[in-house]
Amino acid sequence: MSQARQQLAEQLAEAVSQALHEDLTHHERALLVVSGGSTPLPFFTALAAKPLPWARVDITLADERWVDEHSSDSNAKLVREHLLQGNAAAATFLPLTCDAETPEEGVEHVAKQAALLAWPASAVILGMGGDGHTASLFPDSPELTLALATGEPLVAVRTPSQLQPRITFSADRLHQARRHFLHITGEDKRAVLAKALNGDDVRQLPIRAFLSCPLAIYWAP
Ligand SMILES: O=C1O[C@H](COP(=O)(O)O)[C@@H](O)[C@H](O)[C@H]1O
Repeated sequence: MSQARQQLAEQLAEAVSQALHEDLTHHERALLVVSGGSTPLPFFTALAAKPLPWARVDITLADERWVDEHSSDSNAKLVREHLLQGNAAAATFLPLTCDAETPEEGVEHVAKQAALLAWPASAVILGMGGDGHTASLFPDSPELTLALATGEPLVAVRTPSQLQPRITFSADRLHQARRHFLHITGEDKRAVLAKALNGDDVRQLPIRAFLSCPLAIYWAP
């Protein structure tokens, strides 16, 4: 891990911690929506060490692969192993999978569980893939139009470029958050972001759906 990436993760953890503190002075509970993938790991570790009243914090994911929670592809596993540690172990975590065989069968159940969370979220931490996807809003997904337009909270997604079926919060539900952060690293992602900033077609680069949230961009080489 480079020093720049570590520093970035710590700065993001400080900003998110401040946001949660602020909201917890006005509300009984606060909700944090995080992304999976490899980028957030140092951020999770830094955030877990923050002295927040974690018992009043709910955490969920922006999206998930429809896999067993013990799978190395599970975003929930990442959250449990890297964020729900130390002080943050007192937070309440809602995974986005259930016992149903498929996301299409499980989405309604997960939506009912998600409805119990303290919406609107205090913050959404988005990631971004090299194809410009964010959450599980993929450019090649047949469900992209629905996920960008629906007022429903969650959408089951099957994407040719991805091995597993997925579930994702819709753009609408993610937009409703009080604050939006994008956490990305590397020159390749900077180039994708630059391309996204230089055009309008959300279907080509779905991260474009969040560029005017406003979006706080946390990038390091
Ligand atoms: O598939 C996913 O990828 C993106 C980015 O992941 P990274 O490994 O490049 O950090 C992530 O934001 C998303 O939540 C995840 O499901």
